[in-house]
Amino acid sequence: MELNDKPAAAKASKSQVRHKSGGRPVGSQNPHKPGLDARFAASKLLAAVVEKRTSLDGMLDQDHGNPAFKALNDADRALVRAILHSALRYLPRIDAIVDELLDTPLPDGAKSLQHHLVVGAAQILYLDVPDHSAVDLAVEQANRDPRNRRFAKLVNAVLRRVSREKNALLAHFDGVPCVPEWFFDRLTQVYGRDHAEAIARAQLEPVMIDLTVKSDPVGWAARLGGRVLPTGTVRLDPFKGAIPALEGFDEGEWWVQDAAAAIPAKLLGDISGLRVADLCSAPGGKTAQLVLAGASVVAIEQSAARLRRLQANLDRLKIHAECRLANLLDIDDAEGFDAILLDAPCSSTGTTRRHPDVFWTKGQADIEKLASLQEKLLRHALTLVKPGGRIVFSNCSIDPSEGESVVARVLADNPHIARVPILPSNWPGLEKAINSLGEFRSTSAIFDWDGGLDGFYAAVMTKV
Ligand SMILES: C[S@@+](CC[C@H](N)C(=O)[O-])C[C@H]1O[C@@H](n2cnc3c(N)ncnc32)[C@H](O)[C@@H]1O
Repeated sequence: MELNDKPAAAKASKSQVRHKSGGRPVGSQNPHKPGLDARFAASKLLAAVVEKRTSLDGMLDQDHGNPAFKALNDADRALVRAILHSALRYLPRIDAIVDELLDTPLPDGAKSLQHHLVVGAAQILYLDVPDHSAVDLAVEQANRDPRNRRFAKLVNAVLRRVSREKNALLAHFDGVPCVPEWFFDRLTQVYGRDHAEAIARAQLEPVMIDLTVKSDPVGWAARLGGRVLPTGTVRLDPFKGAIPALEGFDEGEWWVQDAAAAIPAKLLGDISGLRVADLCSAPGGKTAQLVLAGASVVAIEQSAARLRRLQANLDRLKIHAECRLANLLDIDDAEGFDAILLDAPCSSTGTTRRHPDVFWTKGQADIEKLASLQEKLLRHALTLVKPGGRIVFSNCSIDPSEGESVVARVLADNPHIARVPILPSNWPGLEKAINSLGEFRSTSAIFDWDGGLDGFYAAVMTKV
């Protein structure tokens, strides 16, 4: 997903929150209350995630995002991102703290008030924002809504207590897992309780920034102050600043791609000179890898907006692929590709460290639906590869029903398709992520590498 993201500051800095000249930043709508629009936007988008299960990525798009977000200036956009990221990352804990401080639960019709409280508390507890400003703006939000006005004093009292008792509250609620119950139960069922707890803990670790570089990883690691992982990814510590401002971005020398997401394309092996289909291709991180590995790539994508983004990403990288707007189910076997990568749509539960909204926008029913879609896509993809050709099936879910089970079912009734086991000896540093069947299976909990990896699944097959 990474190329998709418009990279932004990981955390709002004080300079972004306070306005540099002390005056109104360009684009701000409220000259008398700087930052108020950002808080309203944060509450609104939080409501869309938790009540309507709307994914954050689309709403935070610079050009096509939610109007309340697009109306903000750059500093306020960065602040909204930071607030939402913290609010969603720590939501179970913040909810528990707010509940604790309310004498009686808020009435059913006061959902927006709850969002203002969460947005305020997230800033006080987890962001570098002056507490008084978080409190004042939450009170102002309540005051401006006739339905909430009578609760403005309550908002003031609760958030002032959050501010006063911050350390004690954080310590007291430290044990509340920051993943929803349905997710934790499923992890426990699949991986066992210790592993599930480790994944829940990893959720709160700082998330590194991983780059795939066109060439010279050692040189780029030195220039950008990062390190090279055993798989060739350049890893940077999180920093306060904009990724596009880094050396090499404008020149298209690298792109953001989690180290785990960079594995599937490599599993196709030597593809130099081959005609390769990247069947679910946008935003294009894997397309770029395939082209750089020397293949002639047909990138297929069914969403026009996402295909445009893929094209823009490839343009920045000065990389050429044939980009086709199509449903892969409509592509027929006359095409005969030498190799295929199917990075299928999934629940994205492996990426919750970076995309904590996934917890609140996806559920068990989505996982089941996606698993059956993946099986359909994989069965069709297998018809498009020439005999002797390789297929890699991958996705960023950590639920085996979207990975291991799909492949097992397809192999079971497809005698012309054989598994190609991934050999741990060929992947130094990744041994723990290769299962007994020779499939790649990472979770955020099983890595010794500083900063870990996202959860990912990949299997390699061939047509015999
Ligand atoms: C997980 S994303 C792919 C990420 C991409 N491989 C990368 O590394 O940047 C899945 C993509 O598949 C696309 N997609 C889903 N169903 C499709 C279909 N039937 N045909 C073509 N594309 C599809 C989605 O629009 C989405 O962009």
